[in-house]
Amino acid sequence: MKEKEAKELVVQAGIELVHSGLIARTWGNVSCRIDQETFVITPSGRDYLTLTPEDIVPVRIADLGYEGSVKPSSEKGIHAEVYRLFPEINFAIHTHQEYASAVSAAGLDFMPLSGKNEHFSEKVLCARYALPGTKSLRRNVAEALRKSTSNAVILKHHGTLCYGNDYDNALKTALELEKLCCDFVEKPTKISRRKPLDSMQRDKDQTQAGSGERDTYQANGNPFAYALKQAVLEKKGGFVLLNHDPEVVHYSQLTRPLHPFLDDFAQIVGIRAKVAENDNNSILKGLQHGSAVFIRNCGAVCWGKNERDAEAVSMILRKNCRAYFTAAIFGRPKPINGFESALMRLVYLKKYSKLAE
Ligand SMILES: O=C(CO)[C@@H](O)[C@@H](O)COP(=O)(O)O
Repeated sequence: MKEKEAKELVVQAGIELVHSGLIARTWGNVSCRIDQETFVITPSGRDYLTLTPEDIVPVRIADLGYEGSVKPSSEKGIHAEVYRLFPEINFAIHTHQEYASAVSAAGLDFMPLSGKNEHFSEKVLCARYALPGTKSLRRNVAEALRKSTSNAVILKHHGTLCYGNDYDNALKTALELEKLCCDFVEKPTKISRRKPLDSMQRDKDQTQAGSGERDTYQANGNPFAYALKQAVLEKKGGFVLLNHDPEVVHYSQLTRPLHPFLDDFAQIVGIRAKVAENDNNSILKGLQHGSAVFIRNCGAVCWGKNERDAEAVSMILRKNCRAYFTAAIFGRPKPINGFESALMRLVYLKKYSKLAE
């Protein structure tokens, strides 16, 4: 495929993937093969809705080399492995999609499937965990790709890598994987079923307390909630959202802090989300070192420096709760280790989060 055409396709694919809910904001990455030596990929840390073809970076499969000042995705290595191992594959998508992420945290080496089709065999392999963007992650993903008989692998505690001979097949693979994972997770976790990928949209409709023009608090006119919002905004500024998703309310009935079962939780929410008693002081204390705190038996407060950040925190908190309950069902609720979580949080705050600004 000509470079110009490939770049335009990646830009268009990024927009469609955001609208489908498979990818959000700056997470995930999208690539397209040009020939047996080169592919183009989305830049690192950039919002998909702002990209132009000039932002899409040609990268050499053999040594990940690239020209120019735009930094390609930090996950270019796993895309290169797809193109190196599978000459017939021409498009790859890395996502943090919700249900596949829940399966990624379950401690499984593969997700069994009941039927086969053009995208999937009888199982989807799970690549061993390593920090995002690292050579170790690339090595682990290559190990899984070499054994894979489906057009997707799950990255433990992270997300997915889906691929196809063209964009349409790669997209179909990612969408179908999300449905397969939803079916696989929903039955044993017995958490209210929702159509996959619509859940992201629900964040927009959810009760929120925010500064600015929409300062009307819709939580049944609960004066406590309004006072809470004011207290948080006075202390931290920014934007406050209350999350009442079933998974979040379910977790708020427990006592232990929620630790990162997924990379993006460690990066965007923090190294833990505590469960606070239903009073402002406890809640404010819980927000001192992170962007979310559970309110016992009620749900959670999600904070961001603006509305989109608060919504991202809210969505990722729900995703991590689902990952926890999925892991618990499979008897292996083992979060990402504390040092790696702290390192991801540090890198995100100091570096990655600023790329999108
Ligand atoms: O999780 C992360 C961020 O470290 C990556 O897998 C991905 O989602 C985003 O990386 P890029 O923005 O493509 O560099």
